[in-house]
Amino acid sequence: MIFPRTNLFPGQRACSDQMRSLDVFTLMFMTAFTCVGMSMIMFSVHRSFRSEVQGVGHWAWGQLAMVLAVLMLALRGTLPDVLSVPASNAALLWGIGLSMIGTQLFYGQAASWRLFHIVWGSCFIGILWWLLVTPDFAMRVALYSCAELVLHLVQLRLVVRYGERHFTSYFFFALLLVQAALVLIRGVAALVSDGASVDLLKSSALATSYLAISNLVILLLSVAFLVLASRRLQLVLEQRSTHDPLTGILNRRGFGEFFGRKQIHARQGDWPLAILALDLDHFKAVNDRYGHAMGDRVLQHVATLVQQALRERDRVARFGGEEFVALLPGTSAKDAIPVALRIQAALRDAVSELPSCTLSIGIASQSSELEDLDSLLARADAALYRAKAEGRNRIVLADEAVLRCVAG
Ligand SMILES: Nc1nc2c(ncn2[C@@H]2O[C@H](COP(=O)(O)OP(=O)(O)OP(=O)(O)O)[C@@H](O)[C@H]2O)c(=O)[nH]1
Repeated sequence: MIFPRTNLFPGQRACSDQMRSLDVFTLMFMTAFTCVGMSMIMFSVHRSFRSEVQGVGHWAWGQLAMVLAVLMLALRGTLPDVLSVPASNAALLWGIGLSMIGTQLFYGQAASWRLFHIVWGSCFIGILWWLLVTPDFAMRVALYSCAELVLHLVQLRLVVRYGERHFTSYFFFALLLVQAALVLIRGVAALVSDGASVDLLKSSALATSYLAISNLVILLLSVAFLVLASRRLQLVLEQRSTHDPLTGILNRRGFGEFFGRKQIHARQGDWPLAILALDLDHFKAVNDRYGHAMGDRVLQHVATLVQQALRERDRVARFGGEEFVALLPGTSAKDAIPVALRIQAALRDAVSELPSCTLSIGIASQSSELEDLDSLLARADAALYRAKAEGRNRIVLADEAVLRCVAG
């Protein structure tokens, strides 16, 4: 679909390169329509995953504001300049500013509404000044470019600082960089020339290239927003499927995946793998006496303490209820004993207002590098069962060795 430029922009005349100009303006309208569609998808993502992926709603509003800016630009010549020029510039800055706020929220940062209002407000006043009081097109372009550049730079900084090392972030960064470079070139060109070369409604190589590239970038940006949001969702869902929501540590599934990775290392020499099966003693009494909410806090507290007592390469998981399992790569059953003692000591010595608890621990380590998780767990569980039967608050090795807890 081609939009005849003379109808939409009455101020412009057909010229020898009209086909080239028509393509650019067609691209503008196609970009606008596509952005409306993309923002609808973003609104639906925002509604469904508001707490998981923040900022998508602002990105969607930003895209709509940019569409509004394109419409305002299209009405130049129909509406008086005093209306269409400030309105289209303000709408564009609102769009980019809302995108900036969206990006800040997406990366878990506070929204800079103050900066947003200062940038668009001061730019709006400047544009009115150089439109009505001292008409100067070049100054208007330079001022607008400067304002837009600030908003892009804020986003670029955020991506560098908080962006995941992943294709989606590189893609987003590249688009922001192109946008920043474009406005910088246009702003500088406006100052060094008389401004005519950067007038988007006049046919010039610079203006045509600027319009074509910036529309393409805006279109790709809406794709980038959705790609970023879906990548975040993927990570959130992965995290949910492998982690325990109460304590934040691995769940049984996540532990199984971790074990699988470590078993490969074990076969390559980091052998054996040791497992600690840990179970809180008389936890039912804690729930009964202090309530379920307090019981939950105790479980969170224990999970943190156990993780802290382990080495960096070890992991603890919650298998359900008050039962935890820790995996210690490259550790024999004998070497796992001091770790189990350290965990019990950490729990005993912790300064906390929570009710005190003790842990029974069963230890098993691989009898061969081929021994799988189920077999190892079964032996650790059997040892744990014996620790409970022996009177609790004990450490029992799967090979029958029983140690009295230092806590006594
Ligand atoms: N607060 C809280 N309690 C839980 C959760 N999951 C399981 N429980 C409680 O954990 C308690 C487990 O009780 P039991 O299996 O009898 O174990 P215990 O009281 O620790 O006794 P021993 O293990 O034999 O020392 C039950 O009261 C469950 O309701 C949870 O997510 N939060």
